[in-house]
Amino acid sequence: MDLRASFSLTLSYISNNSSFPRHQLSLHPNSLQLSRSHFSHRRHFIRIPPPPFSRQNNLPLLHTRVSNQPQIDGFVLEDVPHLTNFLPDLPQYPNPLQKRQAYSVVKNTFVSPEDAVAQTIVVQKDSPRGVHFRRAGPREKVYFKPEEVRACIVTCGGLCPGINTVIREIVCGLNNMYGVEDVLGIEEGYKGFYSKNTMKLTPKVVNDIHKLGGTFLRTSRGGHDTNKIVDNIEDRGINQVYIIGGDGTQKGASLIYEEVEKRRLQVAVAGIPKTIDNDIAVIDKSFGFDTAVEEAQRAINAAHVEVNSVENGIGIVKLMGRYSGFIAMYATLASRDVDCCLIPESSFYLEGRGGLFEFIEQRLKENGHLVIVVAEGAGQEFVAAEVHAVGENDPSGNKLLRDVGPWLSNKIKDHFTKFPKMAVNMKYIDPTYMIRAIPSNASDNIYCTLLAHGAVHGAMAGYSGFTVGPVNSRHAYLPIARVTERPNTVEVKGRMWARLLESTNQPSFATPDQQRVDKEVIKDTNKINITST
Ligand SMILES: Nc1ncnc2c1ncn2[C@@H]1O[C@H](COP(=O)(O)OP(=O)(O)OP(=O)(O)O)[C@@H](O)[C@H]1O
Ligand SMILES: O=P(O)(O)OC[C@H]1O[C@](O)(CO)[C@@H](O)[C@@H]1O
Ligand SMILES: [Mg+2]
Repeated sequence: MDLRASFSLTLSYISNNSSFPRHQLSLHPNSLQLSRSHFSHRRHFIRIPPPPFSRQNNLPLLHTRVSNQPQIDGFVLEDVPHLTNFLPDLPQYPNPLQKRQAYSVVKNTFVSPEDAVAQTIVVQKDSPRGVHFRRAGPREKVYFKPEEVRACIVTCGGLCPGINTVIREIVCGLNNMYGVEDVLGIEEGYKGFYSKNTMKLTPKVVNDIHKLGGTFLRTSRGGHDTNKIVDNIEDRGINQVYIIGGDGTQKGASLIYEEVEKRRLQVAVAGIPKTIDNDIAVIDKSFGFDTAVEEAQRAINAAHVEVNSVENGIGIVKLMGRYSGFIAMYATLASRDVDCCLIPESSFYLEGRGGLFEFIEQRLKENGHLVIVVAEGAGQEFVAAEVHAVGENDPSGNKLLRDVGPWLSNKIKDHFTKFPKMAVNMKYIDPTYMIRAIPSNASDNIYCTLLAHGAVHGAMAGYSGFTVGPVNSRHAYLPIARVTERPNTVEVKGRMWARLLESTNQPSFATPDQQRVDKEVIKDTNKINITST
């Protein structure tokens, strides 16, 4: 029997049998975990009472083992809130999707309540089952009558390819799948809730917007006032809120959910993670990222063509990425024309042995040209020391970065003026806004559609205060805190960065001493991992 079958058997077994002391289930309110030892003394008859926080959750929250099965435990479900947590008498209705002609061909129209998505899929045979998230998708029962739904959509933070596709697919998904006709657009981000009129969104209005870059609803930074926003949600009779934005936006969504819960409103709050930087934790990648990497190729190609046509040509391409260098890393790996990639996660230095100047000199001697890709957040420690910022923070409180691109080109130019025989020909390209202001490509369009539909299914099913996103290629409902607690960054001790280093053959910018210390740290970490599992 495979794991999946054994898992289902285990669950039905649990739900049909005896009692389990509730105190042994005490953990994070939305995550339940039982260790192997909890079960070691009761092999056959274990009944676990439904978790206290949701009647919806007669679901596979728990793990144990069934006799004759290998011991499979350590299963954790990091669950998302449900409206019945604080509105226990909310009526439920059959999902109208089952009557839709398109879905009549589907073998399993509804996601089984037992389906969970594993956060870690590379395991050893003795690994605990680990953290799981609720699988996204339509549920058999919904908690809203379609004719009573009044939904709204808001977009916040910076632009990203695909926002319009997400907007379109929320409107069309609500309408086509559930028959919802009342959808409002909130204009210009969070502050639009209380400072602007709403816009009526119909499938006809949004029909062509996926072909456009930007956001049809406009966006802004700053202006999050939870009370004013929730007052407005109440006043307008909105009962589903779809919030598209990055880490800051999702933190704001979490506050809105908390306030909605405090006021006991039947309002589903669904977050759709967006960021060009791909710095949202847990999810596989953020929408628009592939489109951005593709567009970055054009800038890198241009730099390469330019520097290849002149003597001692140095091309510098600056790409976005405040705290994470994913765009720079993937654009570099995809291109193969890049000689050196600088990202915020990996510090570098200019002068001396193993430094950037020495590397440039070598490449110019060998090839006569080179291309450097630099993420906007790279080398900020140096730039900050020499360049004054205009303002310290943007309206959302994000630190404004100094411009590393011009700083780096000037430093390189200055350095090589000392070597008259090596007069360099600098070509600096800054395509930062160009790569995020374009419409999404085909695969991002499909990804955006899945995200939007996942959010719609989750809200209709009564989940709230959740974010949707792919985890190991399966879409899941994630607690908002899980995607905001820390940013996703490039693992500089990971294989992807090693692949990049191998492809560019750039310096590691680590002195031999540093390398030795790093290796010691890795050895120690391994020791800890081995002894703790
Ligand atoms: N900690 C927070 N609590 C509540 N609201 C927040 C918080 N951080 C940011 N926001 C609000 O979220 C919105 C967007 O935030 P921000 O400008 O940081 O962009 P983001 O969503 O992180 O997207 P990105 O940085 O990828 O462009 C703003 O309206 C801001 O006021
Ligand atoms: O200039 P804006 O619109 O505030 O956005 C710039 C920032 O937004 C991001 O694209 C994130 O959305 C960062 O990479 C960048 O620093
Ligand atoms: Mg952000």
